[in-house]
Amino acid sequence: MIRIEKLNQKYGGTQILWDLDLEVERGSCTCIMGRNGAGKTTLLKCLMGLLPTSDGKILYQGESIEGSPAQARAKMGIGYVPQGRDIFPLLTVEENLQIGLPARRDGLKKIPERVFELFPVLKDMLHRRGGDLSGGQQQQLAIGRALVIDPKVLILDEPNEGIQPNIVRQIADVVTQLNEEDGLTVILVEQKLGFARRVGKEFRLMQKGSVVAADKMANLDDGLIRQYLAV
Ligand SMILES: Nc1ncnc2c1ncn2[C@@H]1O[C@H](COP(=O)(O)OP(=O)(O)OP(=O)(O)O)[C@@H](O)[C@H]1O
Repeated sequence: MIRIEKLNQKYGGTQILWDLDLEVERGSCTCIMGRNGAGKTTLLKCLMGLLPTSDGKILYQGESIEGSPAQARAKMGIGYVPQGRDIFPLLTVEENLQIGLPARRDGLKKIPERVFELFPVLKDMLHRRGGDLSGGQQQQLAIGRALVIDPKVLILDEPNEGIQPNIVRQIADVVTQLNEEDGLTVILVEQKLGFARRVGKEFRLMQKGSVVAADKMANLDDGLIRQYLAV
């Protein structure tokens, strides 16, 4: 579904991604892991078109997309939940959700009911300002907003950062449902090993801007954890 070949990215003179290769199959749930600064967020931003790349290829359903802007990628069905959520604090929950509607391919003008089935709290808070929600509710809103575009691929950058444990469990269940029942391909950056093991079916380990290991989650053993994740 997504293939990245020899991707390079630089912030000014500092190179962050180095000849990065990544393959994600349709219907998979892939966890991208690695120590702080390995380049995980940078990779997701490049995939979403929020950062320019120096060279390399990004193929989505066989089509080269590295020159397409982020809005075009959203329209192709790539949904993105950024690190830190980035919801609009002064807009209501409803307005935050409506922002995704123009990116829908089917022209639907109404927030899909599925969003409220997955996150009933958003229906209860529809007219509250985004900024008045708790961190966990804002995270649910950020995921709901990405779902409004009717994505085929859902990209989540550390959805559990700073969130209380009961909401973390709820988010884990929703991500699994989206992957297994709705058939979404999921790409998730996750630092917490427990969550990654619970939700991810595949892993990719990053170090210094490259993918250095890739396998089924069941094969993420102590040796790999010590080598690439332990601090
Ligand atoms: N806007 C920027 N300008 C310059 N350097 C940046 C910028 N954003 C990130 N970097 C650098 O790029 C490197 C990779 O950062 P990135 O956020 O992609 O890593 P990460 O693996 O997601 O880390 P974390 O787990 O801490 O979020 C880091 O060394 C970081 O300091």
